[in-house]
Amino acid sequence: MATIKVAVIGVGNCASSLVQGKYHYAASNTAHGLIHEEIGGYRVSDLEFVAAFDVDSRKVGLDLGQAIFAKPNCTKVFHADVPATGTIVKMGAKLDGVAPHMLTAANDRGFEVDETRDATKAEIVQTIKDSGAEILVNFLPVGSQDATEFYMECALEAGVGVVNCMPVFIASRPEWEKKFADAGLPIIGDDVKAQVGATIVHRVLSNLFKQRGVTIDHTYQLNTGGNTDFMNMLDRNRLSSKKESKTEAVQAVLSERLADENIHVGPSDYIPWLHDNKLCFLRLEGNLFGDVPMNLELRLSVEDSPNSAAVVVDAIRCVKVGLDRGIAGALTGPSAFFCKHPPEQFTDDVAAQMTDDFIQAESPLAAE
Ligand SMILES: O=P(O)(O)OC[C@H]1O[C@@H](O)[C@H](O)[C@@H](O)[C@@H]1O
Repeated sequence: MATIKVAVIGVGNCASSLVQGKYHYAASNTAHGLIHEEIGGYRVSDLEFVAAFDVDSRKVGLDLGQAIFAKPNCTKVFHADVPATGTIVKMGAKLDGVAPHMLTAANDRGFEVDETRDATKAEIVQTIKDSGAEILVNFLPVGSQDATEFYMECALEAGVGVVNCMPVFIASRPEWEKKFADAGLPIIGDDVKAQVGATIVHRVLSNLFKQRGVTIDHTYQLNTGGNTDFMNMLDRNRLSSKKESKTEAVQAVLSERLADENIHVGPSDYIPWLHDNKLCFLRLEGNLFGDVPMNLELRLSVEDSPNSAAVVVDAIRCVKVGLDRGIAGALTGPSAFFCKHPPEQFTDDVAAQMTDDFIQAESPLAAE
């Protein structure tokens, strides 16, 4: 049976939903909740998690099947029956992945980190190589610039493809993209655009206004949640690339770019009792026929991590197809469909079509 061997950096809520998803779809006969049931001959149940890194003492040393349910993870458990995977979570490299305020959080909310332990690049590269991983998935917290660059170097050295789920710019930064192209490795990034999340809803509505001739003159997207992602983002210094990624994703589909003072997109508050439930409040103001004003308000409520995993399971399988077909560098269509800050932006309809075209190009497995 063909499998896809995956290494994950960060065993938080997003990794939890991803791992649960493998077992959920292996046990179920439906494709409910999937964007694609099969990609290049691969199903979600074909994912195999062969390596995992974290820095939290409550996870390091545990089997991945247990670590995904350890604190401070708080996402909805939709598939509790995850067996031991045989993959033990290894100590990762801390660098700037741990914001100081995450160490002093009460009620099992933040991180518990053993300051005396850290992993070297050689150890991480060796673990990835020994595991047989083909693809590395980056789930580091927002603001982990140095840690992300460090793990990208590890990926290049170990010779694995990458899905960059978070907003440090790698696939969309030409000098980094070139490193992957030169190494013969595919990459999808940057920053996951959730299945039906704040960004895609904001973009689709903005595109609707454009198609229907309504000029937008003000818009905001306020996001609140109670997971570690939102707690981490209380440190506003960690947010610059996140804000750029989310704002540009919306600006890219407007008929006219808005001045900075007329667009506000970003994380707005941490509300502990929301746990992994993300609430997004959107407002678009514009002028329709006769320059008559109108506005639209929307409230979106989603469990953040399964919303991310739906996209990540597709991105992983597209990177695998890239590896199978010898395609190197950023995968343009899938990056635009799955991510907020791809190397090149397209409307979501176009990006969806490009992704389907990429998938439907002759599959090596189908040809076997
Ligand atoms: O809802 P949006 O704007 O698509 O963003 C969602 C994703 O944004 C990513 O940056 C977060 O790490 C994910 O947890 C989240 O699912």
